[in-house]
Amino acid sequence: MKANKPLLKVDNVGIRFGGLKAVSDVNLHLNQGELIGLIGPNGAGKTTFFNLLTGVYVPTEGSIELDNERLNGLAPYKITKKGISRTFQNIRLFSELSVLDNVKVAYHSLAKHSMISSIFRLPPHFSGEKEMEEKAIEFLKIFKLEPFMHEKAKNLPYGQQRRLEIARALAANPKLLLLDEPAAGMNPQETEELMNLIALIRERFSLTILLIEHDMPLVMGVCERIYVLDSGQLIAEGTPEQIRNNPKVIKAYLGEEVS
Ligand SMILES: Nc1ncnc2c1ncn2[C@@H]1O[C@H](COP(=O)(O)OP(=O)(O)OP(=O)(O)O)[C@@H](O)[C@H]1O
Repeated sequence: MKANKPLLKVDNVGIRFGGLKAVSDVNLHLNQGELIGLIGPNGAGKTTFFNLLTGVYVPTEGSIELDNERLNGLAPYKITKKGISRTFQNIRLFSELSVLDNVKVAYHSLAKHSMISSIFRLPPHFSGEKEMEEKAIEFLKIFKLEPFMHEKAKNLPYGQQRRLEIARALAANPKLLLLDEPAAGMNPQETEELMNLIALIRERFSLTILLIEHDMPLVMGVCERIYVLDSGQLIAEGTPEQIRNNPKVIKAYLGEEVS
């Protein structure tokens, strides 16, 4: 892991929906290998910010750079290819597809074999397909999902569906992984397992991770730095200890549990 090498540079980014500034003037810098939290009360603009990073929305102001390349205005699939993958607040799996196929779909966006050879099932398709399947199974092993690889995704228990979403995001070989409330709906044991999994994949894949999460013990426990959004604006940035004691943050949460 290369310490202090900038990966993501977000400068003065914002977006307006009609009269509402959902995100305004946000500056956020991530170095390679960091695990950083993004928190804030409901409606603060966290998911909108992920949508800006992934090309779902085009910023109306500011710039976003990954590895010194400007991303503003690129289509979401191009941004995935440049190295940003995400999971969603509400699980978005292909529920009727098998667990294995859900991961293989992600590989298709990166597959080296050509579309033509895939369509006509020429020999390169088969070696490409086989390699893809082997890699997908490798991922499923890491996520302890291999025993269920032929199950339909919709039949997995909730906690495993969440893990599958992360596995699928990782299959696109990202430099930066965006996790949108990965612990939502999980019980304490599943949350604990998730924390360990996040730490493991970060090391194993030399990932940089930006984590939106309402579960404060999780955020405070795993993140090195935390950014806090409120009403679309950054109100604080610092270590978990600094954030826990920041009066602006405490006020924004108006008595919600911060520690
Ligand atoms: N496409 C859109 N059109 C209009 N308003 C939007 C759109 N997307 C988001 N918003 C508004 O932007 C604000 C920020 O919403 P966002 O979902 O980003 O918040 P959040 O911090 O992720 O909230 P939560 O923690 O509840 O998920 C909200 O007021 C929301 O209604």
